[in-house]
Amino acid sequence: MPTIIFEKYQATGNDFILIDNRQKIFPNQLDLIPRLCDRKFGIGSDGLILIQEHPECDFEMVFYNPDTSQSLCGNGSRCAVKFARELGMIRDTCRFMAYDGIHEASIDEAGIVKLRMQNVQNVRSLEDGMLVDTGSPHLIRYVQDIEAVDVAGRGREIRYSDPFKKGGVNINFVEVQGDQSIFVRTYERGVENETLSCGTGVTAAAIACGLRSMASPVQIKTKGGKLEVAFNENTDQTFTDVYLIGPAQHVFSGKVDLATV
Ligand SMILES: N[C@@H](CCC[C@H](N)C(=O)O)C(=O)O
Repeated sequence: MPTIIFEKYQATGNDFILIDNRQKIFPNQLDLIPRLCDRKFGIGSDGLILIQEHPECDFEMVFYNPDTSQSLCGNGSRCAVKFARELGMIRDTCRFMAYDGIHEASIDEAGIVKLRMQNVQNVRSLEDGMLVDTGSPHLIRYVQDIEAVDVAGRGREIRYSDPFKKGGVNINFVEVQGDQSIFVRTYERGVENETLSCGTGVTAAAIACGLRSMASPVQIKTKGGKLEVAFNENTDQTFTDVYLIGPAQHVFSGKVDLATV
């Protein structure tokens, strides 16, 4: 089993292991993923991303949650764009393939990444929340005092409740703080805990607020920092030109021996 080089990135505190897999160095062995993501026995992260060549795009990002499940990751996508630029695969704009299809992104002079999300069509109102699919499934619950919410406990209860236990769901607790500002805390499936921020989650929260007449762009606070979501709301309650905008930073590089992790 080889020693491989990895990069650690974070985007508003959602942290990821990124691996340049253009030479297919990462073994086809899924059990490595939870071990590498483990915060005590491994490198530690909220997910792992392989960057690969793609025949029609500038690159492909293959995202895994720590439990090896796959989905779109908004914060991870912004990290992938930064890493692809470091690798010389792109300059300041790109098209890349992800779990839910092709995305476009750009990086501005301040290093902020603007990621185009897929159009949002699947919004379902429930008695006690809203289900929004932004490449990953998100349940939106409005709360009054977000600091007081037991996100891990309450989130886990909902995630493993009958309607969701099979496919899983991410749970976003949302406090409206102003005309165009919200605070979001997310319980993430696949991590099975609260993370400091979730890109597809804040996008889903902004869309849900759009349906309650909040104007775009929506400013979002998370435990890990600030994000912005812009969208165009259509008369049929679908959303186009959806963008997730925020920072992504390289934290450190390292080598890991896959035989001992
Ligand atoms: N952290 C992510 C979401 C990753 C996917 C999610 N855990 C799921 O499996 O649905 C983000 O920034 O979007």
